Amino acid sequence: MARRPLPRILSNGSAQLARSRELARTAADSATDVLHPLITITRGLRRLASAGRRRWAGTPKDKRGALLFLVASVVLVVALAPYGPLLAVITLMAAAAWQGRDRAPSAPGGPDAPQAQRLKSLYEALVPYFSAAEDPEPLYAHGGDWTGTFSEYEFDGTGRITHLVIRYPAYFTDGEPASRARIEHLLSAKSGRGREYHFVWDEEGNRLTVRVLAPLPTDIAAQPFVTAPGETVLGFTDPTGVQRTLPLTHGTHGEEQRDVPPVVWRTGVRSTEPHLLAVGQPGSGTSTLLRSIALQALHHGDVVIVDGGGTGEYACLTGRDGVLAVECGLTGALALLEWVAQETERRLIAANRAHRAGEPTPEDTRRPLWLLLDRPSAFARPAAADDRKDPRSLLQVPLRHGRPANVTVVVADQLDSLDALGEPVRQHTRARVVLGPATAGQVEAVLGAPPHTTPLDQVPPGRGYARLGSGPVHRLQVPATPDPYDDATSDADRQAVLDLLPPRTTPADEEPERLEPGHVVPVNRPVFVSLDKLTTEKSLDKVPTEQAAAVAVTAGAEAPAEQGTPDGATEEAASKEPVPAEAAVAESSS
Ligand SMILES: Nc1ncnc2c1ncn2[C@@H]1O[C@H](COP(=O)(O)OP(=O)(O)OP(=O)(O)O)[C@@H](O)[C@H]1O
Repeated sequence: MARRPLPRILSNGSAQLARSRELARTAADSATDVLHPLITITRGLRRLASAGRRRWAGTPKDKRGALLFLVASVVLVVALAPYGPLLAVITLMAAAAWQGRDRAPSAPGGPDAPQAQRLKSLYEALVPYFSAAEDPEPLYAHGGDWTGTFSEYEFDGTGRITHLVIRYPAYFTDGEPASRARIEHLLSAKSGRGREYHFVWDEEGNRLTVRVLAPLPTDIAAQPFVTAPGETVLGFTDPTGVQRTLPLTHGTHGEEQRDVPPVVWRTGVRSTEPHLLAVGQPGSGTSTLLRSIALQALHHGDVVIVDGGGTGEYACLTGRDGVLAVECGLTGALALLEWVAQETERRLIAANRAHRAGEPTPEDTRRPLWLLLDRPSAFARPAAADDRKDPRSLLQVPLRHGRPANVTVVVADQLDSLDALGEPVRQHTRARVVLGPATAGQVEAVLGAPPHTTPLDQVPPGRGYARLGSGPVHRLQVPATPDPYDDATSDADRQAVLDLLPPRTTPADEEPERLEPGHVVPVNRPVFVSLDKLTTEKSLDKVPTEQAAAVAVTAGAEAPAEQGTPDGATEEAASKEPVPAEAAVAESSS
């Protein structure tokens, strides 16, 4: 079949088309130039009109009459004044021209000389890490051009870098933690120490984003947090890390309101991280975290406290409604841990019976029970010296079976005692917190993942990192919840904690001395124990008689852990092995 020739316009029309397009573009450009003032004034008039509409809509209905009257009076005065209308039109056009001007921000200029010098020296410092002898076109070379490697940069008022995006060669081993750590250390040192840097490695795009983080607020005091039952606020973090915020008051007198992103830990039967471990250097704030957790737990549950430090830091909780016991002696601690193990089993058995009978879970197994242990490792040596039961072995049952029984265990200890805590604690505490100064390696050893920020040399108390299960690592600041009986506590903080304490329910002769201004609570004071509550109110029918005796004996003043008070009755109870939960449940079902 013969081919028909293409129409002329399609065969040689492309050059003509391009010419016509060029002509049209030039005409449009010229027209835009000529009409530019008109376009500006029209845009300004539109903006003025919409501002007027907004103003009218924003005026309350009862004031609209007065506004209308004012506008009408102005129009009348202008109309009657000599040259008034002319002047009014000129003024309106001038206002419209001003309003309609192009407000696009001018393109940012490059860095000034000191900033450029900073970027240059940073580039030079990176050369040994981001270059290779075999690279024919190195991105980084001594005396090279830094503009191709730093695609974004920002500086603060003092000229220090606050944000930087760095390109690096694809052969850099960015998947290796050691290689990353070297670069992160270098960048934080060269960009200014004393600040926290957040690093995001884009392995696909070979880009590293560095951002300086604002310090977390340290002025948030203990206060009622707006949370659901089963939720505990561990502290506060960066807005980028969590979606949710909590309305909080802060400032010296709680005069300011602010929404702050919290780190919320969920406990209870559906929790995937039913128990928590908090560690830190001495004085880093782990006891404060435990106090904060206790105050929140008391809203919906009962609390028992074992204080291995024996410094009376929980005396303010003694005898309060819901606080079943505060123990700092070895004997009492053993009896208490044994009771918690028994109570866990009792709850499991009761729940199991109810399930088999097709009944709802009994009420007395649903109320959350919290076991808070501060420095349990301190009991290990005196227990071994006295040939007593190891308190750590008693934690196995509540840690393993606590979740379905609504029993939550929180352990706080020092960083160097991590190994001494025992396998059950390490295995079952999936919520983790590290407070105080710690190296990246120590943080990783506790949390199971490295922090994405550079650890600081100087950290305020209560500052650290938290990780819930296999989630991300969050920066954390624990709310200030000091011991109200400590002389060093400020009046505002003391009052904040006292306001959150439930009322006392122990008899007056068992009450710890009330706080008086200037009163000092002696260190190692005996801690008052309300274990009688356990014997009377809390299901003691399930606790063996020997243990009930032990509990009753320990319901008085107690010597600190290190001293220990051997006692026939308590020793007998303490050495009594709790029935394993599986066996108990199996027995109940037979
Ligand atoms: N989140 C916080 N906000 C403000 N101050 C805090 C915070 N946490 C702790 N502190 C203060 O730091 C000091 C030490 O706190 P805390 O006793 O809780 O530490 P610790 O880790 O338990 O130390 P130790 O084991 O030596 O008792 C206290 O004076 C306390 O008030």
